[in-house]
Amino acid sequence: MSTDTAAEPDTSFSQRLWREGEPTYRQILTHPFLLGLADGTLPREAFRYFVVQDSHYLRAYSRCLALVAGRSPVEDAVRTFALHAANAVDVERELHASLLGELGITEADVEDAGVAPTTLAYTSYLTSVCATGSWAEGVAAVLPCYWVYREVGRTLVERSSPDPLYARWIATYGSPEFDAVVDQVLTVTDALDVSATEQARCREHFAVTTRYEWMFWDAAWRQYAWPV
Ligand SMILES: Cc1ncc(C[n+]2csc(CCO)c2C)c(N)n1
Repeated sequence: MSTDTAAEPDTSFSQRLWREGEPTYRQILTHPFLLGLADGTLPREAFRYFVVQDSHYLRAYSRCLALVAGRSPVEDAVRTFALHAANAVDVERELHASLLGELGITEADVEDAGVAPTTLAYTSYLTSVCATGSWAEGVAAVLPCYWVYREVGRTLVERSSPDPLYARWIATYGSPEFDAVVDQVLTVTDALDVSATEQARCREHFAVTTRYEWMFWDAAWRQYAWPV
């Protein structure tokens, strides 16, 4: 991995990060979970697993955003990430109220299911980077969650889904409102002042969390549970 940034003066930092995740992103678009979501053939059990694990994910993710907010040296970024941390909590409540309700899943079911291996691995990685890495490393680690969902949303919204529940999920991430949210984070990312060494770490975190995004869908597709 090159840490030489001077050779590419016209490439924004976010574009350089995206390059690290792009090979994984291409595989995300063709993952059977997302193909099934778009054509309506995704088994309900896989979607149910996803929504339950996403509830656990969002709890940890909102705390990561609050950490990134609190550690930001830039006031605008404090505001952006603190708002998004609150929104992530609201998204979870909204999920509970609508999707979980329609799937017949209760709060007790979410607790009983517990945190699955991939959810724990992804959220633990995010939490450790946001708590113990530099501020820029935290931003790079949380970014794929936003960016991958925007790109997936944009791609799927053109096809939508014959299943109204899946269509609703797609519409959330394919909306202009969500587009604006992601733009705010990309603006923060492109304003980061990072050394070459720190850039290399950021690129690594971005690559890892993009891979975890793929794994999160894959775990739901395979209903992956603790082996022992
Ligand atoms: C595994 C997983 N990854 C990303 C998202 C999307 N997402 C969750 S919180 C947030 C930002 C603030 O609301 C975004 C974009 C998800 N739901 N689940």
